[in-house]
Amino acid sequence: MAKTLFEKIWDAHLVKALPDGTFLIYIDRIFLHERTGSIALQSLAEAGRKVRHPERVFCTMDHIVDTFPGRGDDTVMPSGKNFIQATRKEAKAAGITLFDIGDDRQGIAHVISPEMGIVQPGITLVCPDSHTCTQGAMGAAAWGIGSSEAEHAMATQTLRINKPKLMRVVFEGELGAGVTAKDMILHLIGQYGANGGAGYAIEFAGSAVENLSIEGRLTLCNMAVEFAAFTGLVAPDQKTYDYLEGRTYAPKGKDWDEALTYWQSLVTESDAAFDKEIVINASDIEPTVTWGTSPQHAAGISQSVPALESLASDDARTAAQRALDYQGLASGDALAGLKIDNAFIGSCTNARIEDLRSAASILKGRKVAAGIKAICVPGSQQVKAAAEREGLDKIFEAAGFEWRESGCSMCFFAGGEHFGAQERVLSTSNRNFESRQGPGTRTHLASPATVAASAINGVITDPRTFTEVN
Ligand SMILES: CC(C)[C@H](C(=O)O)[C@@H](O)C(=O)O
Ligand code: SF4
Repeated sequence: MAKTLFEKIWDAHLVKALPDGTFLIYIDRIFLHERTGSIALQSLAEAGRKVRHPERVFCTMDHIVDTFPGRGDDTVMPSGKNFIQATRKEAKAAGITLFDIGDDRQGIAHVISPEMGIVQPGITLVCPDSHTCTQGAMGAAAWGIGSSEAEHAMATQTLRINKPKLMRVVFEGELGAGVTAKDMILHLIGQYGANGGAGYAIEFAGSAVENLSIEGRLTLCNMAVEFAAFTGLVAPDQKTYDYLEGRTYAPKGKDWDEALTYWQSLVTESDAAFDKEIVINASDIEPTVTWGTSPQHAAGISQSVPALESLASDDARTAAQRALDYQGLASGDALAGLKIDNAFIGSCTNARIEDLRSAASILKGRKVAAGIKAICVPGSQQVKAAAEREGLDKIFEAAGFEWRESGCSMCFFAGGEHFGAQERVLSTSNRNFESRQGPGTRTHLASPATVAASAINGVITDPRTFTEVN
């Protein structure tokens, strides 16, 4: 029977179909971070169990760490230092690889895993973090798990899971100028709802996906979980191989040749069946911004906050009304022109080198509007170093942005640092939930280009009005 990409990976990792209808799946690589990984490591050690394959387990410090220059173990988060030090101690005892503060490989898990070639086509990779789906962009089956599952995976190198249904989301045609992967995924969730992908492993396909860079595909898959999907993935192609070749953990020599032959077989066969398919015309997508407190509260930048009557259900109308009250907005308010207080470029969604280049192309020679707090947090120390080699840090700083060390930072208020109550933030991150970036903070999600353009004007701005956008 013809198989999809996901089925091929699934079949290659299936250990056993269990009597209760679940499946035991072999796990190739496990990624941890100090927020949830420390708990899994500690609990495993307390149970007297060992990590079965320490060489297949990697850990970073990203969530709690400060991103201020010259940082150490002290953090803005109360008790943050304990998490950091516990992780360091447990990682050492377990013999796993740790990318610690001060290590030039440190960064956000989902940024550094592809960057070092830890995630590869055809593998299974899990991490106790919901945005692990990001890594599916490399042609892997990568998904987020809980801390106790992480323990199970470390002890046994397997996990028991339900088999997801299969969906294909096809973006056909070409994206317009100034429209990015972030706009594609916000558009999808805006059209089909934040629950639209529940229960599915989603393969993103079509010419607009093939034309994306690896960075763009990582952004696309990053928000599969905001669509409630089990995971998202993209078939590997020449861009994937070129990206991986030479990276630290990528196969070398004869192993590379063998791996490549295998990777080339990892495509969905033409007559393979999906349980559901969505087709989107890429040229219909505008730069897209959220207006509410769910990623489904998204609209093209030329649009206004929708009339509540236009929403499909009573629940949707009630949620939208609450969102509007929280955000200090009303139906009919135009998105473009909305005054902002802060601009945040960072997170595992949009803090890779291309994202920083895209923002810098707009910021170059310009300054952010008076009163705007603007922060750029590279997704990894390697991204930061690459950006500095190109002089992007100078562009950001001259424009009035703070230039930080890598970490999750203000994507997630649990790091301790936050924006002010009732302040409007235009953010390249992936979650606009109530108080996500600080108590009472009003978050709007957008692409790096849109955030940069808006920071300059001090109001939500269509990046296409800046001619540099390509
Ligand atoms: C802290 C962590 C478990 C959480 C996640 O799972 O995604 C965080 O990364 C987030 O983005 O909300
Ligand atoms: S950057 Fe944000 S979304 Fe990504 S892992 Fe960190 S907290 Fe989660």
